[in-house]
Amino acid sequence: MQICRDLPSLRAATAALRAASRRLALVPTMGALHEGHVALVHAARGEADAVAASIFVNPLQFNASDDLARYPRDEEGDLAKLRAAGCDLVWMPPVEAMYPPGSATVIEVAGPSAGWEGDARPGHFRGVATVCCKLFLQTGAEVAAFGEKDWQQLQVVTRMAADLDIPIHILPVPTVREADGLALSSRNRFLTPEERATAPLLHRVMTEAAAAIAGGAAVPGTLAAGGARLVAAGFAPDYLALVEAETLRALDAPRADGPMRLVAAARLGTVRLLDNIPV
Ligand SMILES: Nc1ncnc2c1ncn2[C@@H]1O[C@H](COP(=O)(O)OP(=O)(O)OP(=O)(O)O)[C@@H](O)[C@H]1O
Ligand SMILES: CC(C)(CO)[C@@H](O)C(=O)[O-]
Ligand code: BAL
Repeated sequence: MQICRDLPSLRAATAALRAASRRLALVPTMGALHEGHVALVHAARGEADAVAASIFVNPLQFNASDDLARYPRDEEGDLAKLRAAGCDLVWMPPVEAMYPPGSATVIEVAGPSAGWEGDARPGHFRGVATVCCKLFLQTGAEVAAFGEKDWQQLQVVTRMAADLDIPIHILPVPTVREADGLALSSRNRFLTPEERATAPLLHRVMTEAAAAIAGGAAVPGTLAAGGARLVAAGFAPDYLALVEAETLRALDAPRADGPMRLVAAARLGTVRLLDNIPV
């Protein structure tokens, strides 16, 4: 497994991989890897002949400096996991290599960036879209794997690649969960044991609300009742909403003309949990 920390060596390594093996897949990450990320590597491998992972904690997508400062980092553990997963290449640039002095270009994806995480973290999706566009162009990958756990991010990146005619296939990968339903996330390590015991309620409430809505229950009342259960258990919900799956537009009644998603974010202690499921 080759490790690249500057752009010229990345270009040389990806050119060699593409020449030797035809199709290159990229797995963008911010490190502190867990089984969810490993699932992305396996899914990418299924669609390509070589897999590159990136590890870059992207300052442009953090609007809270304390969130950036405490973002978990574990370079040695990450490299061991990527090696075990069969990754061919790891791109881990320092911040100055990604954003050299004078960098002035950002990418704004208007539609699916609006609302939800876009409201909770102003500028977040501008940072995500900008770094993903750069990662796609830096690697020349033909496939990029993204977790469904970050549903809105997946839609933003898919829209961006289509709008900019970037010749890359965005591969969605289902959310990997703990046995009790909690979606794996790097930030889960900051939950106290009591919070960790409460955390699976988010997924349970969502699953029950989705089943109720699918069974004909009124959407606003079902979501309000779900939110109240979360509050009673100690969560501070940011949102629990039914949306159009691709546009993230809110729905107050089920649509008949396309897929829907239940999306949620809720704080539990100092950790903000994100989840989403199909309806
Ligand atoms: N449980 C999961 N199942 C599938 N994919 C996941 C999961 N968690 C993260 N991913 C995906 O891994 C990629 C990198 O995500 P990232 O490095 O931010 O990890 P993370 O665990 O989501 O961290 P955090 O939630 O703390 O931001 C993204 O495409 C993300 O959707
Ligand atoms: C896609 C990503 C690696 C871009 O920094 C990040 O938003 C993430 O880890 O989901
Ligand atoms: N998983 C999305 C990256 C972030 O939280 O910034």
